[in-house]
Amino acid sequence: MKRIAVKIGSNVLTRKDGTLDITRMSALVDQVADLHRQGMEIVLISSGAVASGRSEIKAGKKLDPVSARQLYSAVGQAKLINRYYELFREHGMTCGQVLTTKENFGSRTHYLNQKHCMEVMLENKVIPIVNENDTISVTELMFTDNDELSGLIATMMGMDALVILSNIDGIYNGNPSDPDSSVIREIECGKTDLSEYVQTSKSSFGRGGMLTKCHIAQKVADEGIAVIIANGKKDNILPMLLAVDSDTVCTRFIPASKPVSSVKKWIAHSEGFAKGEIHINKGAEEALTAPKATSVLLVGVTRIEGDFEKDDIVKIMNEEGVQIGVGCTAYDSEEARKQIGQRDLKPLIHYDYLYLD
Ligand SMILES: Nc1ncnc2c1ncn2[C@@H]1O[C@H](COP(=O)(O)OP(=O)(O)O)[C@@H](O)[C@H]1O
Ligand SMILES: N[C@@H](CCC(=O)OP(=O)(O)O)C(=O)O
Repeated sequence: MKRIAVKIGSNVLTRKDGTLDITRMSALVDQVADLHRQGMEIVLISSGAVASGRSEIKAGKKLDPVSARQLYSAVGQAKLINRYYELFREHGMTCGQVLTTKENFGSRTHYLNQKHCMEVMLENKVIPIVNENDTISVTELMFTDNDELSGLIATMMGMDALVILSNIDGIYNGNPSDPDSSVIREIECGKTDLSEYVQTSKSSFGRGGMLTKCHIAQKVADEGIAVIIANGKKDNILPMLLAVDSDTVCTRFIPASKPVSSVKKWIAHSEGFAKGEIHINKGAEEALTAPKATSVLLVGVTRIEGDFEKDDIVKIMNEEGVQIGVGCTAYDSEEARKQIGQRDLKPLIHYDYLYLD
């Protein structure tokens, strides 16, 4: 593997009492530095800002959740990146901070700007350390958690693999504390439903939980990137996972072999920015879900909701009102509404700009 993304969860970096686990951090930096020395390009997506800030500050009065997140992350992120900087410097390596928000993935221009920033860092042997900008991203338009962010980064940077490090060995086929449960070692790409195994409980400092990890991992693997969920608290975990014929306990999502264009990958992760809904009839749904590549044509559209511009992201809904995909529209909403039901016009959403769930 040439290029990998490594996501480190809050629980990997914090001790039970909420303080930053410098020993663990240092061990992970050693492993990343070794891989970097061998010529691998690595992007770290590191959580831990809120957790490390929380243990640093004793707020004078009780804080509401938004204020607490802003205050703790402002302090904690500085502490976190400072520590990373010193640890990498001991290896003669430089790391750099990339703070982002979900909105930065909404428009293709912002998306490409971020990509360019990280490409130039990698080109100059700087290790990007990415986190959500928790100080300003407090609205409903924030990432579910850093697992979602790591999926976006892996797709955006054309990674060979995404390694998600948590405080658990992988996805268990039952309650992890039940002695009869064991780690599911491999998950084929496609539609394996993992929700029956995954408990909704979260670890003490985590935000999203295992269900978001599964959802993101499946989506990223479907786009042709290998995903591994493993235990970041285990010594030497990264080289062990990446070794040829590794039998280290973890959950591996087998990547799809079909190539997916970079525009399609961007669209696949852009559902949160949809400006409207395109409702289609049964015939159009059947055509779209058939094996042959098909565009969304106005002849199969029954209704259009919302106001959008040409090139905006829209949801595609079937007759039952269920979302079946997202796409980038070739018409603005006013024009599209006028042409509903018309034949022989350019597609409303071209196949190249369409992602089906
Ligand atoms: N079937 C399962 N297999 C593994 N972990 C599970 C499962 N169901 C729920 N979990 C919980 O998910 C937690 C990891 O998710 P999360 O708290 O988001 O961690 P992180 O901070 O590393 O992102 C585990 O510590 C575990 O308690
Ligand atoms: N941006 C937050 C990350 C929150 C989060 O997603 O945590 P986790 O579920 O442990 O990856 C922080 O640095 O505290």
